[in-house]
Amino acid sequence: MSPDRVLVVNAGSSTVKMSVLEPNDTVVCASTIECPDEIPDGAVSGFLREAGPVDAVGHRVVHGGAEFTGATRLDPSVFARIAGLAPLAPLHQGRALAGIDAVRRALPGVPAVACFDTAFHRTLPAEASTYALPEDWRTKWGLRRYGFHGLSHAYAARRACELAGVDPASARVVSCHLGAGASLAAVRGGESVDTTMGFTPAEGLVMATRAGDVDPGLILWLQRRGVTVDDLEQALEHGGGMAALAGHGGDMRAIRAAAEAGDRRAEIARRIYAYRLRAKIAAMAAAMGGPDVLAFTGGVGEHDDAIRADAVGELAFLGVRLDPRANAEAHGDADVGAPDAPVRTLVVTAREDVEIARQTRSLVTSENGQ
Ligand SMILES: Nc1ncnc2c1ncn2[C@@H]1O[C@H](COP(=O)(O)OP(=O)(O)O)[C@@H](O)[C@H]1O
Ligand SMILES: CC(=O)OP(=O)(O)O
Ligand SMILES: [Mg+2]
Repeated sequence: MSPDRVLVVNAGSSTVKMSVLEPNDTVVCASTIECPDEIPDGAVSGFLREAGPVDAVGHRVVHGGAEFTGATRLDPSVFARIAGLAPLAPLHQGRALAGIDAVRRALPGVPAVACFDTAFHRTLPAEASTYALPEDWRTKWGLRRYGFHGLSHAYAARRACELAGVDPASARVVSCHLGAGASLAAVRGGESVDTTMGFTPAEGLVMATRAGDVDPGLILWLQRRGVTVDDLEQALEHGGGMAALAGHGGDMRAIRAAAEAGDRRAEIARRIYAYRLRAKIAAMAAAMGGPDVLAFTGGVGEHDDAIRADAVGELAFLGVRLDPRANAEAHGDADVGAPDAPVRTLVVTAREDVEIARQTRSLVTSENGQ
């Protein structure tokens, strides 16, 4: 039997989001805990008391490595294998495991499913997934580009096609997930063919506290000068990105307010963010011979019209142009493209919860033999 009420737990780098979804994707109860560090004691059990009974649980797990290419029923062995991947996603994996453990203790008999960010990118072709590193290293350690935010990209690409009235089976979509962590995906016919994150969620765009792409030679240079691995991790993962550039923490709302009040550092930081974004949108477009649809999602993608305008401003050569008014006034799912632009540009509310509930239902239903 298909589970009726699915509890979804999404442990991101800056928030833990919990919700209960009914079969038509109606959210009957939801809570977001802003917690840059540990999940507060009692937060999960408190939510479960309020939410009432559930039939299945779906957890977002950021890194599934080479092994987990689809949603997987959680048991002690799967839990241990996910824990083994923790060094590859230091901001995320431990939090997901803490959430899985807390829910398992509160709901011991309820089937639980791990839904992986990486699984959507299992279709990356070799030219997009391979690092030009010695082959024995690649084989021994599984060094390759995995990509992340797959649950969000899968939903956003599908939803953007629906809103644009194009066939998802053939459309070429550049999906921009811009949250605290940020990545782009090139999605052709519903499959990921390139993405900006790599072996870990540190590659690519400038993010709230992550530097994104830096010259690997620069890292070696710093190491030779005695900068420790811990200090490098701090600079690349926790204290880099907008937090390092703007001087107002990583929250784009505060940075935007500062920039609009005339703060030069904040203004330049936003230009750097938008410039990297623009360049990577063009790279994703190139992976598919051009886009049909451009989708913005995640906290920044949904709400920061100025970043969207700046990023897209120079992309008319790709057929992307915004309608300035629609862009400024966008609220929820919205078409923000110029009516005569060849590429449709959409804002899509991030719904990792819908994708997680969908994958959870499908796995539990098939295990129940229906
Ligand atoms: N109105 C807004 N304008 C600009 N940025 C916003 C706005 N609302 C949220 N954000 C940014 O979105 C980011 C969080 O995105 P979200 O997708 O909710 O988080 P997470 O990546 O943890 O899932 C934060 O950096 C926040 O500053
Ligand atoms: C993978 C990743 O960066 O996730 P988040 O945006 O939730 O931090
Ligand atoms: Mg997120």
